[in-house]
Amino acid sequence: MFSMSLRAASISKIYGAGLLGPGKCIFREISLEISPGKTFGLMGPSGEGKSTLGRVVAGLEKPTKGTIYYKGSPLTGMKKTEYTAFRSKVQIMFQDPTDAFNPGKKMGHSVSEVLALLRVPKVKYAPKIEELLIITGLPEEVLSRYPSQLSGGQLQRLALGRLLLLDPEYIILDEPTSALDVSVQAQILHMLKKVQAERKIGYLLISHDEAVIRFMSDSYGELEKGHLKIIG
Ligand SMILES: Nc1ncnc2c1ncn2[C@@H]1O[C@H](COP(=O)(O)OP(=O)(O)OP(=O)(O)O)[C@@H](O)[C@H]1O
Repeated sequence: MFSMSLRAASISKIYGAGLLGPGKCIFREISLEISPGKTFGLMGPSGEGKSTLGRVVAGLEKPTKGTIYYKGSPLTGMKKTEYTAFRSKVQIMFQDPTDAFNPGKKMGHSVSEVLALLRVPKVKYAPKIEELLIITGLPEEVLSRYPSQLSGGQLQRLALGRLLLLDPEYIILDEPTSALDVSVQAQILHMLKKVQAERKIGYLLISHDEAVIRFMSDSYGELEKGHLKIIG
C-alpha cells in the first residue's frame, strides 16, 4: 500500500566510531512513524538524543544503521530530485527563534528572501505576505522591524509563518516553545494545532515538558538510555 508517512525504521546513531573505538551510541534501533495531520511527541531528559533523532528524521544527518522512509521511499535510494523534494517538504523549527533570522535584516526582507528562493513572481509577494500575516496574527508593521525589536513569541510566530511558505508536509518541532513565557507558549501551541488542522501537516514534537507533549500529541514516547519507550 502507498504510504504517506515519514517513518524511521530501526535507526541507530553512533558518533565517532572508527579505528579508535566503538564510538558513542546516542540511540539504538528506534522505529517511529509520523502521519499527515498527526503529531508524534518525543520527550526525554536533556542530552538523551532527542534533537539528534529529530535531525536524522529530517535527513540532516544520516543514521548509522536503519533507514528513513519518506512516503514509502528510503532516503538512501532517492534520486537527487526526489531528495530535494523531501528536503523542502520536511522542515525543522528550532527552540530559539532569534537564530532563525538575520539580525541585520528587517523581517520583511527575511520573508521575501524565502519567496525569492521559491521563485515566486514578485507580483505574488503581496498576497503571500498577507496570508502569512493572517496565519501568524501579526500586524504588517512587524515586517519593518529588526529581529531585536520583536518579542520571542512574535519571532517564533514569524519563524513558523515563514516556514509555512515552503508548504511543508512534515515539521520537526524541536522544543518550539521552551524559550518562551508560559502564556506565549500556549499561543504558539494553539497556532501549531490550528495550522496542522488546516494543512494536515505531520509533526514530530520534541519537548522535555510532558504537559506540552500530552496536549499536542496523538501518540508519544520517551527517549531514555538510547531506547524509545512508547507511552501513549
Ligand atoms: N555531532 C556530534 N558529535 C558527537 N556527539 C554529539 C554530536 N551531536 C550531539 N552529540 C551528543 O549526543 C548527545 C545527545 O544530544 P542531543 O542534543 O540530541 O540531546 P537532547 O536530548 O536533544 O538534549 P537537550 O534536551 O538538552 O537539547 C549529547 O551527549 C551530545 O553531546
